[in-house]
Amino acid sequence: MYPPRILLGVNIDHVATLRQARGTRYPDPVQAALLAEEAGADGITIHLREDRRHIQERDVRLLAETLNTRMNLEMAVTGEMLTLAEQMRPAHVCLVPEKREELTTEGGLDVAGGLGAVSDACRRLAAAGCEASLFIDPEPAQIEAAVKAGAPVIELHTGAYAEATGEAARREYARLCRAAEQALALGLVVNAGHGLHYHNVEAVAAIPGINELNIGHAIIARALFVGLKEAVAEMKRLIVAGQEAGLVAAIEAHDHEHDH
Ligand SMILES: CC(=O)[C@@H](O)[C@H](O)COP(=O)(O)O
Ligand SMILES: NCC(=O)COP(=O)(O)O
Repeated sequence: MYPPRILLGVNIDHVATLRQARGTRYPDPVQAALLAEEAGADGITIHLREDRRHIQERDVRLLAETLNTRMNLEMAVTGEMLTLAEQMRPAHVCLVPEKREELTTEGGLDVAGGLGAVSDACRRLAAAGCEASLFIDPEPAQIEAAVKAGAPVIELHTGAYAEATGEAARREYARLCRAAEQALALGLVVNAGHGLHYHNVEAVAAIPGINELNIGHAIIARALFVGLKEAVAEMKRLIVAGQEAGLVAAIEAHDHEHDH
């Protein structure tokens, strides 16, 4: 029985970064989202930051009314954002840490250190009909805390893996594999994202049990040269190839185990 195809969530934040650079109406993230869906995106991810550096509330409202797939709204664990999610009711909400001075998301959400607030947020999101996901580092304690918080989904922060090279990359990859295995055993749905690109995504797609990959910056950057639809299609092809390689490796390991 083949596992379900890994889903691709396309993060369009940086289409909005280009728009905000001049305060124009173009490029419109809504247009980008619809093109990404035409190219096969299974969902659209947007990060409404407190400082509104890229995605605006207008984008969230219009996307909520126009997407054909589904919205994954990333946001900080604040009253402002939870109230907005309760009003907009996106299918998925991913709770992420946020610091104004950060260039991009740095670490994962400290669920273990903020269990009360995160649990309350998960309760509010569930009551609003939003599936809550927690963006966490691949750490056993954070995974256990995610279960305690009542989140059905986690998104493993792949940033450390994406930034590492050589032996350090191999260590970070092993952390991701162990974290996915632990989370799946605890009944969590396991997504992954941050810093994934055309040269590091296949290995992550090969990790058994990954449900969805959320990828943005690399796709939008590639789109500058090949167009957004082709950039999305290329990423989907790599994810399929990676998942298939992972399946072959698992079958070979199973056969080897039973031959000896
Ligand atoms: C949580 C995460 O890793 C990204 O989805 C997030 O959107 C990064 O923030 P920027 O898009 O502002 O870089
Ligand atoms: N949660 C990860 C995401 O949505 C996209 O992150 P990136 O690919 O822009 O680094």
